[in-house]
Amino acid sequence: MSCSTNSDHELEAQNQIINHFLQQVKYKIVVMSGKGGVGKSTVATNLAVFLSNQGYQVGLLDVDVHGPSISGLLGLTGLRLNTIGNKIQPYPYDENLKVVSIQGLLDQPDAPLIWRGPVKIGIIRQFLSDVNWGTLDFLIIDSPPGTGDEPLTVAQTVTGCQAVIVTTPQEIALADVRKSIHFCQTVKMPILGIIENMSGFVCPTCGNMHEIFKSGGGKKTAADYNLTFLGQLPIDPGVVTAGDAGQSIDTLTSHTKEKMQHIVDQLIHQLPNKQKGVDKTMKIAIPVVQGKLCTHFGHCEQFAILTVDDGKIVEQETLTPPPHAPGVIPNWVADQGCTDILVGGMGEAAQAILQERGVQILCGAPCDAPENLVDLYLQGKLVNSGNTCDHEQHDHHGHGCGGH
Ligand SMILES: Nc1ncnc2c1ncn2[C@@H]1O[C@H](COP(=O)(O)OP(=O)(O)OP(=O)(O)O)[C@@H](O)[C@H]1O
Repeated sequence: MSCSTNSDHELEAQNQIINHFLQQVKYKIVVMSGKGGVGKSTVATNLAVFLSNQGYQVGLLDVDVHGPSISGLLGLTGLRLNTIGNKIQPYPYDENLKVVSIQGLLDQPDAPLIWRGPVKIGIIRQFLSDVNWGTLDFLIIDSPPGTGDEPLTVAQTVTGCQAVIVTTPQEIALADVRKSIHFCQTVKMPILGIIENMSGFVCPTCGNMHEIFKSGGGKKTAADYNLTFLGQLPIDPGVVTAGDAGQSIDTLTSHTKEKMQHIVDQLIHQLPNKQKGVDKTMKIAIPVVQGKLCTHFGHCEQFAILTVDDGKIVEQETLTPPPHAPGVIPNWVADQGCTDILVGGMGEAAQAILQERGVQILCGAPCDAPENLVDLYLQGKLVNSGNTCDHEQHDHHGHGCGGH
């Protein structure tokens, strides 16, 4: 039996807040690069600006705690983030785009941050749990280059996150991109596509294309790995001038603006269910016996499945799962299209399967009628105990709720 400590409980409580926030975000995208200086922050910022220009609600989060550049690229240097109650208020760049960067919390923006992994992980989790983001169509996360603590924290914390990988065309950058691809495969984060930045230089004087860093390497890597190639941006001195002036590529008159728009169009094209506004339908599973939650998750004879639309229960059915065998019931729950499950306790293996299948788990729910539990859950009044007990341990400790 695993004993939970206070800090386990705090972590679980924070997980619950993070999961609740993530349910309000339709698409979560982390922008990554294998190497530094390839234009990842430029791409992340412009993805956010172009998407918000199209009327999507966008949050832009800079988790590059050692080298945050989003504030500068958007002309927000000196930005301070306010706190109301216990919530950090994101900076409203315009009516569709909210921005959060570590720079907004620092007293001395130019002082280097000397933080080890656990502190950085804590800060990133706080940006997900303690920021008043509201409902978003897109959360765009700018991660530092490489495959360190920051992208790992994002991959492990942001359920449903997908990656966009930025590279330059030359082989040394592509070698690092392959590491990013393997990283995503290892942490099971889907890759939305690859963007090749600084791909050729169009001379403003003669109009000819010069392949300073070659071009086409990103496209070839995408093809090699059977990934989507989202498009190319040329080397354009206007991008530097705009970035230094805190302006987006949208303000440019060059061909680069069309290229950026093409990338955004390709990215949107990749996504399912593209209409604006978060899908508010949830399907919540609860193991039941005699009309109440049953603590025997793996051996329970029936499941109540409640469909919630826009915060209200619109349908309730009771289904019989297939006979118990390792892994069968969690997979069956996911196969029913359930987004959430409320249980008394659950073994670690079952939790791992459900997490992998993107089902939010709440452990420690009391024995009550399913509709009452769902009401409490929607109000945020059910606390996740992080309980990984199985039914035998419940019985042994007298936590069962009868009926078995
Ligand atoms: N297509 C482009 N043409 C010209 N300059 C560019 C282009 N893309 C980015 N830059 C410039 O390259 C520099 C680095 O860009 P950026 O900060 O976006 O890179 P990064 O990969 O996020 O860097 P870091 O490794 O620091 O996170 C900036 O000065 C930016 O203006």
